[in-house]
This record gives sequence, C-alpha cells and structure tokens, in this order.
Amino acid sequence: QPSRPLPPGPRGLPILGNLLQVPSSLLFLKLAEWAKEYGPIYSYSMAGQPIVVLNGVKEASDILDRCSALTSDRPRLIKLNQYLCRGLDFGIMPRNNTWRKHRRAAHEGLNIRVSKDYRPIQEEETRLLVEGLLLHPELDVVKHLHRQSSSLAWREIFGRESISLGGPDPSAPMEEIFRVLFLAMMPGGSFVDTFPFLNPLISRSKWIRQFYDETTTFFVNAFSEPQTETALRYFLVAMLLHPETASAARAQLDSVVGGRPPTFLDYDQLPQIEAMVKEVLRWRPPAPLGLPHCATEDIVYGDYLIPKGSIIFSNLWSIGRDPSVYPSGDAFKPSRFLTPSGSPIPPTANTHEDALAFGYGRRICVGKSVAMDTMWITVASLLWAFDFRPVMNEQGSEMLPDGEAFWDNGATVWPAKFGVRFIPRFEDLTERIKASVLE
Ligand code: HEM
Repeated sequence: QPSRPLPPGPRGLPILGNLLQVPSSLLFLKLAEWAKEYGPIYSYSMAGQPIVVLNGVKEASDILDRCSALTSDRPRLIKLNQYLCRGLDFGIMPRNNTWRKHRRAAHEGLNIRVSKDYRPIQEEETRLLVEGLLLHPELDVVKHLHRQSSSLAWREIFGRESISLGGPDPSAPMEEIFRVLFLAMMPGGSFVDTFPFLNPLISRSKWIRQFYDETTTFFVNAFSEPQTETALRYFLVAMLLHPETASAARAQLDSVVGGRPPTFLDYDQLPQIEAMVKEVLRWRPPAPLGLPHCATEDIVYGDYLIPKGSIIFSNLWSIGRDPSVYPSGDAFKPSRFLTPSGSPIPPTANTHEDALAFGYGRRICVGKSVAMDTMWITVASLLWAFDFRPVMNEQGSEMLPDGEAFWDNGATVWPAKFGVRFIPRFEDLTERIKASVLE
C-alpha cells in the first residue's frame, strides 16, 4: 500500500533532510527529545536515507520481534563492513548466510545453558576486582572495571589467561578500535555512509585505505567488554546518586550470605540483586539506541509505511521510559521489578520487558546470559564488600557525579568521568575473600 506515509517526524530540508538538525555527538539525547514530541514511532531523514525510530515497548516489539523476518538486517555500513572489518564482524554484517553461521557458532558458545560454565571465571574475576579496589584505591575506578571486563572477555571468548592489574594488557590495542567502530555504526558517524555515492572515489584513495588497514582487527569482543563495563559504571553512578536503593539489597545480602562473599549458588535467594541489575540496564542502557536494524521489505504498520531499506532504531533510552510499562521512568527504582512480597516480577508473556537493553529480534544480543551473570555477581559482590561514597574536593566536600552528563562513544555512551571511594564493610575483607576461595 504505497500511498501510506512514513511515520511523521521533524521537518527537514529538501535533499539534506534532517542532516543539519542531528548532532554529531550524543545522538540519543536528540532522538529522546523528538520522541517526547512525536510519540512512540517517528521518522527522519539523513540525505534521503529514511530512519524510523521506535520509542514504545509495544511498537518496538511489534516491529523488531514480531516482524523480525523483515527487520533483522543491518544497514549497509560501508565504512565498517567494507573497510574496517572486511565483512567479518557478524554483529554488523548483513543478514546473509555468513551471518547465520557466525551467529549459530556464537550462540553455541554463549547460550543460556552454556553461559553457566563461565560462572567460576566470573566469580574469580569479581573477587580480583574487589581485591584490586581494596589494595589500589589510588587507581581510577574505570581502570579496575576495565581490567575485570577485558579479562573476562579475554578468558571467555579467547580462552586466554587472566589480565592482571598494572600488568601487560593484551586487550589495550582494542580500545581505540572500539571507538572507531562504535562511531561508524551511527547514522552521520561515517562520511561514506552518509554520502554512499562517494564510495567508488574513497575506495580508490590509497591514503584512506592505509588508515583503514591499520585499524582492521578484533571482532566479537567489540560488543562484549565495553558494554558490560559501561553498565557497571552506571551502577556505581546510581549508587552514589541514590544510595537509599542499596539498603534493601544490602539487607538481603546480610541475611542470606552474612560475612562471606556471595556466589551464584545464592542467586534465587537474592532477588534484590536481580532487580538492581535490571534497573541499571533500563535506567542507563549502555547502547541507548541499540544497534541499527534495516527493513528488507516494505512494512505496513498501522497507518504508516516503513519502506524497504529504512534504518530502524530501537530507542532503548525512550523505550525504557515508556510510561505504560515503566511509570516515573527517569527515577532509579529497582523495586519496579519486584512484587510487593519481594519476588521478581516475570515479564509479560512474549516480551522481554525486564531486559530490553539487549535489543531485539534475530539480532538480539547473543551474549545476554553471560552479560547478565557478570552484572549479577559484580553488583552482588560490590554491594556486599563496600559502601560507596563520593570523592572529596579540595574544600573537603563530597562531589556527586552529574547523572545527566555523558561521554559519547558512538553506539555506546559512557557516564561522564566520576570518582567513587570504596569503604570496606568488613575490617578483614581480604581474609574473608581468601577464606571463601579455600572453601
Ligand atoms: C551489559 C552488557 C551488554 C549489553 C547491554 C549489550 C547490548 C547489545 C545490544 C543492544 C545489541 C544489539 C541488538 C540489536 O541489534 O537489536 C547487542 C548485540 C550483540 N552483542 Fe551484546 N550486549 C552486552 C554484552 C555482550 C556480551 C558479553 C557479548 C559476548 C560475549 C555480546 C555480544 C554481542 C554480539 C556478537 C552482538 C551482535 C549480534 C548480531 O548482530 O547478530 N554482548 N548487544
């Protein structure tokens, strides 16, 4: 029914569309602002490329889950697929047979059943994190979290040795590459994707190709380590800004595990931790716009048409604030995921309302179970081991982080730099951790 229009959205200019209205950084803030104005589904255009933005739980599930056969492709992403990853990174490759093979292989190694095999590694790396924070409070907290996340990815994905704090970090060269990859995933983040007709010219430029050759390497890890580390940074920001929400979780930890560190065997008895993890990921999804999908056919949705070739964004930031599912969405409230008696509320049938930060459809995060487990053991262990206090300024007053300040990293968005003091909750914390290892 070609007469139907695209979902309405901000007015743009002829030819350029909304290109000049879209900021070059923190795109999610602009798209969230437009969501307030245009509702659960709207569209805009980047130099003729239609982009449909889904901002409601229902609209995103209808289009990306229930129509997943038509919406699980990725946009062309010329810079990433052709130059940087040479068609080898299955997270961004089109939905073709190579993607299916890679996805199947990754699923075999990361699915919900197999993910439990990584739990001993996750417990060990989290103990190392707690020890590191205790012994080296002078180091930036990001360094500690980074060591843990890189070490986990290094061991789980590549089967290598643990990375030590301050020792050689074999994952270090990936950092700059992640940034280049994540920036090029977003519309407007790559010149050749905004103006694809220039591709033949660019592909002939020796100078540009040389730069790309230097940055081509490392694939699956790009999706794993930075996302989990970012989520843990937001957890700490939430604890500094909303310390009252830690009390219920600590009370439950104290009654269930007492003086020993929590382990995965305590999972079912600690629903407060599960709720805390879900709320962190809802409140501050590490990739606030998910990753772009692409429509492989024309799709009629209600009164609108999503034309074949449209880029589709699940605006996870706004979806997690959909008032029909998450009232007072800006508030940090882990209890929203618990019944009045304190048990986890199961998501409505055929939805994954309690874990939307992992995206949708056939491209849903393949590492979701591993990531949820890493988050769970880290959040439980840090809440058990430490009280969190803001750092002090030169005048001796505490400096709270700005919860609305962000650092753009393309598809992943970090909280702006912040400091935290970890105050041990037990005088003999190191001994307790060592004793738990011996047990
Ligand atoms: C808190 C941690 C994590 C978050 C929030 C997260 C989030 C996401 C999101 C939003 C997507 C895009 C889904 C879509 O297109 O709709 C994605 C894709 C992906 N994630 Fe994760 N992720 C996390 C951890 C991990 C881990 C630990 C791994 C691997 C061990 C992983 C591997 C991948 C891969 C390979 C894809 C691409 C899948 C495809 O295109 O078929 N992620 N993730």
